[in-house]
Amino acid sequence: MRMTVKIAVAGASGYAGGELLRLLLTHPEIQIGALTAASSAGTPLVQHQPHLAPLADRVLLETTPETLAGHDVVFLALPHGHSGAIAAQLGPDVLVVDLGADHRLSDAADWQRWYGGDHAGQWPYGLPELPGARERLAGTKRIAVPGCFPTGGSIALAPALAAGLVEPEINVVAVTGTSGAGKSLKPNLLGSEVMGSATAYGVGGAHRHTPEFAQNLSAVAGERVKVSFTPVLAPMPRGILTTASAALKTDLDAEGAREVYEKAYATEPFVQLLPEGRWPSSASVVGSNNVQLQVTVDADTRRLIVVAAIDNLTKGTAGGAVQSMNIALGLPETTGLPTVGVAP
Ligand SMILES: NC(=O)C1=CN([C@@H]2O[C@H](COP(=O)(O)OP(=O)(O)OC[C@H]3O[C@@H](n4cnc5c(N)ncnc54)[C@H](OP(=O)(O)O)[C@@H]3O)[C@@H](O)[C@H]2O)C=CC1
Ligand SMILES: CC(=O)N[C@@H](CCC(=O)OP(=O)(O)O)C(=O)O
Repeated sequence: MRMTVKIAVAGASGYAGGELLRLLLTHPEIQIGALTAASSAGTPLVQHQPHLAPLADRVLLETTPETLAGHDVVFLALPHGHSGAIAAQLGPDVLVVDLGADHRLSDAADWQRWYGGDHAGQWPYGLPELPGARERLAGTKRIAVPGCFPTGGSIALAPALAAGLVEPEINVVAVTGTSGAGKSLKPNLLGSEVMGSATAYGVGGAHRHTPEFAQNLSAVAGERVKVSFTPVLAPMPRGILTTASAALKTDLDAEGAREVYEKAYATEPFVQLLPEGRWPSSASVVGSNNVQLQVTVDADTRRLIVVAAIDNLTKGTAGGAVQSMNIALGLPETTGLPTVGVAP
């Protein structure tokens, strides 16, 4: 049965808001309502999102409870710390999908340490591939969309931790494109700084996604999982290539590890375990909601190695948001979500 779902996007001038609209324009059940921003309010959307041709006549509104009222779903694609207050004014019957970090963490002390300010509370987490997530998302009116790094890293490691294959001490190195940092001007994101160079940042347990990784993976493992996470900024507009590893508990070989992953993701519509010997690349998932995955064992160091590629703006943000919205609304989970990338 067809339904018309009227949606609003707050933060429509940003990267995440733009990707959300690109996906929602092809979603058969969606009618696009209010599009809002902050300093860009009053300017044409096309000035910020020239690729969204069907919305060329739209003008951005201010982000207020009034402009966001009257919609079935409100997406908040705002900087961290700005969703909590506005969400609290949207009423219990509207589905609110928060693409920021405000409602991801369960522990108020973690929120204080990594973000600061008041903890807005935890909402059902929009990573359907994690155990139990679909049950929590079905029918919910509030969704916390994961951070882009924890999306790839959690999908990479969850099967191994759930099966008890590895020790609960994980190492994650993830190479990211620049759009992960949003559109606001920062000197380290200037073309002349980024082009031709890859730069590590947030090294030594300093990145705010560390507690989100640990929260996800500890829940899967049923014990406290420690995560050492190193992001690397690379000269590409979008994409994340994650390499995750952990010490094996048993003498599992590559074939055994592969069997565990094949079984875990056999029915996942967006997780693509590559044929043996082929390795994920971020370019292969640009514009698609897919996660490309490969797993092996380093026999000498007795470590499990998993490599995952996602598009940070699609599966890592807006695609994950639409996938989770579909589940919450009882729509087929894959509606409006591309599984085909753009190449070269
Ligand atoms: N980029 C990514 O890959 C990912 C992003 N996210 C999250 O999505 C959210 C948006 O990120 P992104 O699109 O990259 O960021 P951008 O900086 O590109 O966009 C931010 C948007 O929020 C608006 N905005 C800024 N301040 C306010 C405010 N006080 N009130 C209302 N609107 C405001 C901006 O409007 P204006 O033009 O007027 O300034 C703009 O539309 C963030 O929380 C981010 O962490 C999550 C995962 C991945
Ligand atoms: C390149 C870059 O700067 N990336 C961002 C990732 C942001 C993101 O995608 O997640 P959130 O929703 O938690 O912000 C960073 O490292 O902070």
